[in-house]
Amino acid sequence: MSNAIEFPKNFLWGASTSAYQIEGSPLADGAGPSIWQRFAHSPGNIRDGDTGDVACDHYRRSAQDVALMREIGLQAYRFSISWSRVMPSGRGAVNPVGIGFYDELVDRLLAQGIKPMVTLFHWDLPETLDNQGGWLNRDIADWFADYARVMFERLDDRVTSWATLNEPWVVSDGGYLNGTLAPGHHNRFEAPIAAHNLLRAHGAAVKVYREVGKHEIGLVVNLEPKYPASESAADQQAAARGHAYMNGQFLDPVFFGRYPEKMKDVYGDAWPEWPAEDFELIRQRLDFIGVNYYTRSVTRDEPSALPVRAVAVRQPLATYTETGWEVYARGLSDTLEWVAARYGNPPLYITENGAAFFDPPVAEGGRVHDPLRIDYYQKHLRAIHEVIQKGVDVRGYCAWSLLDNLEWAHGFSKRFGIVHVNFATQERTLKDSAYFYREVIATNGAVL
Ligand SMILES: OC[C@@H]1[C@@H](O)[C@H](O)[C@@H](O)c2[nH]c(CCc3ccccc3)c[n+]21
Repeated sequence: MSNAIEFPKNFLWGASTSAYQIEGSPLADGAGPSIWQRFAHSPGNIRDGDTGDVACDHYRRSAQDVALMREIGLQAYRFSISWSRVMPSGRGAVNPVGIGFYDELVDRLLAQGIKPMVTLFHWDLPETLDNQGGWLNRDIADWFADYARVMFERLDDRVTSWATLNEPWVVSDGGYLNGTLAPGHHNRFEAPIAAHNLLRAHGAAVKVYREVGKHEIGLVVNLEPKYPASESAADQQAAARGHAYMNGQFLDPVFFGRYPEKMKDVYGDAWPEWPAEDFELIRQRLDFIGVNYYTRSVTRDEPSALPVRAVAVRQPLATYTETGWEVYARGLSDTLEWVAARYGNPPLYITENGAAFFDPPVAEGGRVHDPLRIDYYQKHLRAIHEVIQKGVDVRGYCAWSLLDNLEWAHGFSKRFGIVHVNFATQERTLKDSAYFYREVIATNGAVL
């Protein structure tokens, strides 16, 4: 038997981006501000004072960028819709130019044989809704469902793969517990409420999709396996808390209609009682789970690291990315096997996977040599193939990211793209990793 790698026949090869990180023009043509517009323009929140005012200028260069996707041979493109571009006040009136941008983008993709994979919410909440409590207001489930309905009715004739939310954990942990991301709250009582309303909103949108939609809908979560740093009970418990907090907190309610028991241990007196009917809303049947994987955490007990009381331990012999994440492809296979075993082998897409390394400038002849990123992709794609061979139902893979873009609070300092962006000139240059990925797609993985 040849040991050449081959992915399943219809495996879907794509790349991902998100609206605020690439589009620019946040207030153009009637668009309303999102909380990231406000957060980025509040001094000190984003490195070097970078903002999404221009970013990759994708709002004006989408035709050029779709041509790039075609050049790389992408079969799918995962992108998010800016809620406040489409509904400037987050509710009610629809901005025809704003929704028209996404309508045209979908047509351009389909014209190139590229499957659109749409995320309705990738962190950029309309500012007006945040002013009404945002994810802390239970009414947001209805606001989000109304927005979702508008998008389904406009695009579901051409968009066949939808995700409600990108990474509710990051919104709760970064936006409400630690304050590192918009809306920048630092409140352990707010964080679980935001997480819960994100899940309720997810469920409300899926319910609408079951009324009006004809294709597939899922939820995108970031998953990070937690390995105890030692055999001690304290470290084992810390890893279990970290696992419940990041990985089980969202998938258990969606699949089982309940939170992991350990969530009470994590939040203590900040953990509310939840109305039972909320879980009936949250646990809507899904067609897939999107998994965003970057790294693992070797976890030890740290009583002062509230509320999870767990911290990652640096691995002395490992390679680390520019964002301080250990390169550990085994963690991806372990995570995928855990999801399959715990939740009944649901269809999965890897909706994000990638790394920021210090890329050299564009060399003579227009090449960007990024061997570490090629190595990262090779290792992680092999890890996916390994678990597919064991029966895990992975349907596709989207590299994060198509373009170097605004890496949230890191600004433009961290480059994840397989395509280099010169932010001064907006020139795009395929990195070596883009040429590598083109070969992976063309051979359905055989070059790995
Ligand atoms: O950091 C790289 C990407 C972001 O650019 C995407 O917008 C976001 O979906 C995303 N999620 C993760 C993993 C979760 C995480 C996010 C931020 C900070 C720490 C962990 C990595 N990424």
